[in-house]
Amino acid sequence: MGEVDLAFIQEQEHRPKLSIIEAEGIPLIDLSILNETQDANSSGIDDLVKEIGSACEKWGFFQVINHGVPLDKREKIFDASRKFFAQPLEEKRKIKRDEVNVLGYYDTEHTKNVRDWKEVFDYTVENPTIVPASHDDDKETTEWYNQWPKYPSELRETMEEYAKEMVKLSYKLMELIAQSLGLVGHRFSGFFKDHTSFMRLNHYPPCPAPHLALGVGRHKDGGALTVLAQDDVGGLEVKRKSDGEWIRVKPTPNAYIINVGDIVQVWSNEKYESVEHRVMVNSEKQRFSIPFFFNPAYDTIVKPLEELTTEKTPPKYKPYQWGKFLINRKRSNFMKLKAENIQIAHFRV
Ligand SMILES: O=C(O)CCC(=O)C(=O)O
Ligand SMILES: [Fe+2]
Repeated sequence: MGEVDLAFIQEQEHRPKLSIIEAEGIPLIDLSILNETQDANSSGIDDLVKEIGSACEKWGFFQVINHGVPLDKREKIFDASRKFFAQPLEEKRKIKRDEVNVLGYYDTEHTKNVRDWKEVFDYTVENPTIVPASHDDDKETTEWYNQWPKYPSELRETMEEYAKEMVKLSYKLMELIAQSLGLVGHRFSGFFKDHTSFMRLNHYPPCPAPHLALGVGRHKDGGALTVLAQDDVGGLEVKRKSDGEWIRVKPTPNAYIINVGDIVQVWSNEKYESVEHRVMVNSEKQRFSIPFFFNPAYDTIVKPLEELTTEKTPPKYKPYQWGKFLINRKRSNFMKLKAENIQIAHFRV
């Protein structure tokens, strides 16, 4: 990624401003109460649930601290990621993702038809992960397998261990989100048996034209929940709901950035929205981030929950099958770039 190819250049209106707004407004939520004994603090839990609900409503984004993920596991995966991406391109391309095997290394991802200034490594938590074989067949399934790099040798175990922590934290967060919607805590858990969640290692190399290109172009996450670890460089920007301004998420040591994805938007019948975000790059510093995308099982039919719809507030979405949505998103990178990605807006009533 030496000089800036035209493929990376954003349209004028989507270019980042170099004057950054770092808002205090994105809530920082302390989860330590979850690690304490249950009965002693039910009022504390109620407050936490309220905090989460209001963050989801106002921002669609929040950060969590005292989340219970061991710091050494986080440090280990960032180390392994640095080592992996520091290798020559030929080495990384040995586990290149392609149309058949959608997991592995990739350095030509496009968001809305503009190339992203980044390289990634994807792996799923369930190995293999079961997904539909095609868009139009309801029965046939296929399996996605992880491709593991040889170097660094500890990478596979480190990543598998870390993924388990992400799953654990995501279940806790989905429970709080369910409660904040007035539902029973385990309301969502059934959807995540045989989940299709995946992890991504992101590397954003220094970019000579940070005012023209983006690390990831503006987008919304298609899954249920995203749990992101970023390093101390910063670059993630969130579109503020109140005025549409792009707001930088300030790196907080050891925190996780949480955002609700499109599926929560549909389940909640738009009480919570999946908010647009993007990543700015930097001319001096490289940046690493590690998102975890918590996704339900492939055969989940996503639709507004009955408890949250009434005659007066009918469902705003038609049901769709998550697995078909997922394979469409994953494959669109290999098809003609002009085709629009599948969006939940296509299912809007
Ligand atoms: O690197 C980041 O901070 C965010 C990346 C992101 O939004 C994504 O991969 O969906
Ligand atoms: Fe994202």
